Amino acid sequence: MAAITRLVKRASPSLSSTAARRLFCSESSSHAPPHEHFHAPPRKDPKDRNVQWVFLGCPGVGKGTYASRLCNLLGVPHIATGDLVRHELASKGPLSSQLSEIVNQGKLVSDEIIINLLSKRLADGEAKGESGFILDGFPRTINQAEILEGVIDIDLVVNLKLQEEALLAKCLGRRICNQCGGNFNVASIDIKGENGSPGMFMAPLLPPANCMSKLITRADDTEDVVKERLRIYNEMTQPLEEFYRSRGKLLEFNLPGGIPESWPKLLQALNLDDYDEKRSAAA
Ligand SMILES: Nc1ncnc2c1ncn2[C@@H]1O[C@H](COP(=O)(O)OP(=O)(O)O)[C@@H](O)[C@H]1O
Repeated sequence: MAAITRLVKRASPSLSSTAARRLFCSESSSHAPPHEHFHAPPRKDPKDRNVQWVFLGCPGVGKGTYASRLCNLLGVPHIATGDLVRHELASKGPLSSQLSEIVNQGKLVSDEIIINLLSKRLADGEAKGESGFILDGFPRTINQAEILEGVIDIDLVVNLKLQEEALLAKCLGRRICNQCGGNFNVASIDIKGENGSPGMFMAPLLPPANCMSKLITRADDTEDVVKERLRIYNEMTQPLEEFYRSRGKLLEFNLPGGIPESWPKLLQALNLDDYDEKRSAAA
């Protein structure tokens, strides 16, 4: 983390993508030799774990939901580059009109802008004494992954997977409370199992009564834009699975259903189930 902050300070105020790469890559990095197989994280208290994790997964898979739950459990910040972009858009700063055009077409923002936003967020966090993180939505291209690898050792990459049929419906059902910022989903997903593939039911995640009248839909959660985001994910982001698999860092996780079924299984896969039980018992 300190590495990226030092670089930001040197690169400030504006960072071109080539300058960012040059600066990022000038830091000595510890490249682990590629491993054949992923080993589940060791069962130890998260306080003793290095939580520098990445969440991968298609739009609508629930990266934000699970990443933010894990961050609450582990006491590390949830850093979602989509949120950083939306924050920048809402601030009506110099980048916002350029960004809104890109985001509302479902395209990717340039590496230069994204790295700038992420670097500032990491630097602000470091100044506040944060340590560790779960990154959600970054990296999204091989180029971004290589830049990240040059400065930060990522311990674990969780690749969340969900049946494709559910993804579009989940994006279209997404709602945000414009007062408390809570994320909800009004979609009720009921996929019938056929030809050997399992069925799946995901109940809606409804807001409490006081948020009901304040729900908004993201401007990029329309059918055409979601389809374009899914297409871009498959083209630009999916290759990251192999990138991290070959480094022994990828944990594949097929979501078996909604939060009640998936959350305990995800904790098991991360060897965090004991920890969660101890915390709940102490609460
Ligand atoms: N790492 C990134 N690289 C490029 N663009 C990004 C990145 N992260 C977020 N964005 C931009 O912000 C938008 C919203 O991101 P996000 O909330 O992560 O969406 P999704 O629901 O598709 O995963 C993306 O469609 C893209 O325009």
